[in-house]
Amino acid sequence: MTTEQLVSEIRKKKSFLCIGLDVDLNKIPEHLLQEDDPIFAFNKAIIDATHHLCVAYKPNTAFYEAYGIRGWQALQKTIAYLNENYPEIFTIADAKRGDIGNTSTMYAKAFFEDMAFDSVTIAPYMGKDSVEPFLAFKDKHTILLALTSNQGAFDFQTKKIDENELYKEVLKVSKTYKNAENLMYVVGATKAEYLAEIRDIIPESFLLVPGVGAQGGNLQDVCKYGMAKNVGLLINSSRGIIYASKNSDFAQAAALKAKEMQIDMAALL
Ligand SMILES: O=c1ccn([C@@H]2O[C@H](COP(=O)(O)O)[C@@H](O)[C@H]2O)c(=O)[nH]1
Repeated sequence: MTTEQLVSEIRKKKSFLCIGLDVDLNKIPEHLLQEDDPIFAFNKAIIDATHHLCVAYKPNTAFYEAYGIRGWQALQKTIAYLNENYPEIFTIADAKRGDIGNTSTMYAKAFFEDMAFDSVTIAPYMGKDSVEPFLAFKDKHTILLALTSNQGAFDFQTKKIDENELYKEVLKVSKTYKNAENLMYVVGATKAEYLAEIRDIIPESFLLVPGVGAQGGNLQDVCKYGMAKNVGLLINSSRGIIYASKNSDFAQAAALKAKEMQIDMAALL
């Protein structure tokens, strides 16, 4: 999907909501555990109930890898279901990969070709030759971790090297990479006060913003400092939406939570 198509979908739905599909078998309704593939059954119900309220879904691969081959198959079925039934939806594999060049190419093939995700999250730590193999894929997006939502972000990301904080160095240097137009960045909602300076460096780049709800981040603050002319934001909520109820009404409860966020977003556009 191109960035222009994503922006057009945001304007049409008046939503820049990304729903995180972080499926934990201990948290889903018990009746689904009788299904052949409980993870896919849960995702399908959530997607069918919420697709008109969001513009993106973000399965975090950890929640699938934890269940071995069955988890990976559920992830494959989920992305295939999305691509077949809701091609207008932007898909994010939250996998936080990145390695030496030839290995990064294989990761890129796994997520962009085999599973046909629109984007994948990448750790920038190994530098240019670990990121550029992902950027080589046309109309696919590489979402670089810049300033993450967790407390540990202060261990390294905000430390100064020479004059700049490390996360600013990541933003500035990555802009020089080949096919840098395919870059997006992760900035945690819990770091909203950093967004004005981030926008000085990358005025139009899309930001994937996790950390609202359960982690304490706030939608209004993120928009105040982080919204760009092209909106430029995908705000993610995972647990706050998908686990709104553990009963048979779980999908409708998720839709209600998503609707609340969509209404708040529409007011900010
Ligand atoms: O800085 C980051 C990067 C990624 N995440 C991921 O986003 C979701 C957040 O889930 P919630 O339940 O809405 O808190 C999860 O997959 C994280 O691994 C992040 O939180 N922060």
